[in-house]
Amino acid sequence: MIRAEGVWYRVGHQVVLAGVSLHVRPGEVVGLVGPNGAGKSTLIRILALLLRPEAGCVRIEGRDAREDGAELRRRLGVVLHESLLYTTLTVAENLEFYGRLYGLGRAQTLRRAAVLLERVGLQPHTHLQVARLSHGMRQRLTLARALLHDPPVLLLDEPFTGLDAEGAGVLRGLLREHRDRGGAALVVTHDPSELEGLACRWLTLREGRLAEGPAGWALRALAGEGSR
Ligand SMILES: Nc1ncnc2c1ncn2[C@@H]1O[C@H](COP(=O)(O)OP(=O)(O)OP(=O)(O)O)[C@@H](O)[C@H]1O
Repeated sequence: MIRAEGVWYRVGHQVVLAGVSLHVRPGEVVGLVGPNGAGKSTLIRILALLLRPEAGCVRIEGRDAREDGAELRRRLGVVLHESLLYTTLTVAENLEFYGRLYGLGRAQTLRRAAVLLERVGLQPHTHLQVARLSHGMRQRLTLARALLHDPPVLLLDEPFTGLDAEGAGVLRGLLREHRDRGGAALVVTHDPSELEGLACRWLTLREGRLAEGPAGWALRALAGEGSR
């Protein structure tokens, strides 16, 4: 569903990604771990078609991102470290803006926004300016923004950041439903327990290369034992 083949990325002389290949299939939630500065966010940005790799390619649903980038972006739901929300607009206005960006009709946007705001617990704050939301509430809105157009592929960079236990439960529920509907998700985390029972595989990024294994292995790899 989303595939990277031989992706290289350098910042100056520093090699961040050294020929990274991965494939996340329909119905899979895959966890991605690695030490700070390993290149996880860079990889997510490349898969989200926000950064162009130096070499290698990204395919989404079999289509080459170099040819169909603009259209394929609409097939992706992306959570980055930045919320990508407009702080001077209200919660509803932000979702209306993104609905237009994703090519949804107004009625469809309003219907979907109502469902998602209820789900993430922001329904009482629909008409509040984003500047007045707490960090965790912004993260909840960021999730609603990423899921608004019901994308088949989710790329989530530390999506649990700022969420309380209830919010984390909501996110896990949304991910489970996405997976059960045949969607694909790649999720960066520093705490594999956040994806317990959800992630079917784990990828560890270290020194520009990916390795793959089950959850316990990912934890040990993260701690630096037997990662190579
Ligand atoms: N625009 C940039 N300018 C300079 N260096 C960059 C830039 N983007 C990424 N890097 C470097 O690339 C490396 C990978 O960064 P990245 O943010 O992808 O790591 P990460 O694994 O997501 O880290 P963390 O766990 O801390 O979020 C780092 O050494 C970082 O300094």
